[in-house]
Amino acid sequence: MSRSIDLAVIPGDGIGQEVVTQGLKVLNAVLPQDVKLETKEYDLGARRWHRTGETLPDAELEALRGHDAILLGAIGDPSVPSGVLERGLLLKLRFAFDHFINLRPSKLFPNTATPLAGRPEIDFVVVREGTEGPYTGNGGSLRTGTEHEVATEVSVNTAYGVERVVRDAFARAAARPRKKLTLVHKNNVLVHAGHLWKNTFDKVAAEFPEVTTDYLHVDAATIFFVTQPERFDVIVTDNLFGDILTDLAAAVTGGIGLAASGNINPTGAFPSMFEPVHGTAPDIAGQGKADPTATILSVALLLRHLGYESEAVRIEEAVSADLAERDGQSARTTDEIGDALAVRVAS
Ligand SMILES: NC(=O)C1=CN([C@@H]2O[C@H](COP(=O)(O)OP(=O)(O)OC[C@H]3O[C@@H](n4cnc5c(N)ncnc54)[C@H](O)[C@@H]3O)[C@@H](O)[C@H]2O)C=CC1
Ligand SMILES: CC(C)CC(=O)C(=O)O
Ligand SMILES: [Mg+2]
Repeated sequence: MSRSIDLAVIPGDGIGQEVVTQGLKVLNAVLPQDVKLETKEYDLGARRWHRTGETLPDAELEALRGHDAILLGAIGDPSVPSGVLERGLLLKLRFAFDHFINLRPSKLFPNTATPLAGRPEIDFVVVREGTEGPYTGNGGSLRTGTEHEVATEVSVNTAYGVERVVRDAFARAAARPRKKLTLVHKNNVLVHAGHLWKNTFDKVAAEFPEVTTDYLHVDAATIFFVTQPERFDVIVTDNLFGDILTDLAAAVTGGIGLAASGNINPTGAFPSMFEPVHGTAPDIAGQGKADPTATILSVALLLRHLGYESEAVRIEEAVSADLAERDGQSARTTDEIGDALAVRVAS
């Protein structure tokens, strides 16, 4: 039986284009010959906005809906007012395709620049809620631009939204060897949202007696990410806390250039979208300095999501082997890292 993958590609801005090129290179190299890969690139991001004023027109949203999955580089550029593309394109996609699971694995790879080198193996997954919290745009400002301006950004947490992400996180924890799930929130201060999360967590916990549970306030969690990261197995948290914690997780496990993510709709009703955790890195864009590994590992998550488990593992093993041999003294270019990983997964 012939197999196929119909992939939408949104390179986006800054280093997005550079890292996506390498992701596709590795994807082409790892796929068996009987898998037909079709890609369609979407011109969305800063250039499009400057040209037409559009962020994500309805026709393109509809076209994206028809693909098996989406590979995205990163969105956002200093030449565009902050928030226009992040909200009007990236978050619009996550919300429209109901990407309620934002999956962000963190693993300590060998030979990486980390304050935690030499520590026991670190291997945890953050399950970040992807469609609610303070990212929904529920806010506004009064007396804008005056010294009496008042701005709000309300965090939206629904019982439905919290329960489905918590349930997914319990299922992921139950499927892992350590079977441990930590809820991270701030329910000592954010009592309304925090109690909804904690009560939901406790209710769903009763259905998963094999999973050990734990609760941490987000400020304390940041301490343990640095001092005791091995205590974590699966973490479930809201959209904002998950965003912040996963940059920290990346920094302590080898750098932001290695951190992969998947915006997943587990029901399959919409295409899931895979992207590095990092942004468009305007400070290094166009210089061949971006590490494409995060995007390449995101391709592994994409393949696993589509049922290509052995190909996903091949990419992850290639990254591990590549990092083990990387020479910290002579930094390789974006292209060189992509080439090296393409060769490894093909052999
Ligand atoms: N998913 C997305 O599309 C995201 C977009 N952004 C957007 O990206 C733009 C820049 O955001 P920043 O806050 O500066 O975060 P950033 O993640 O783009 O950069 C933070 C730091 O990490 C470095 N870095 C990032 N990716 C790297 C890579 N692959 N290899 C080596 N170094 C890397 C950058 O050079 C910079 O020093 C903004 O417009 C922001 O809104 C930010 C985060 C996620
Ligand atoms: C740019 C934001 C909308 C997203 C972000 O920082 C993230 O998802 O990590
Ligand atoms: Mg972020």
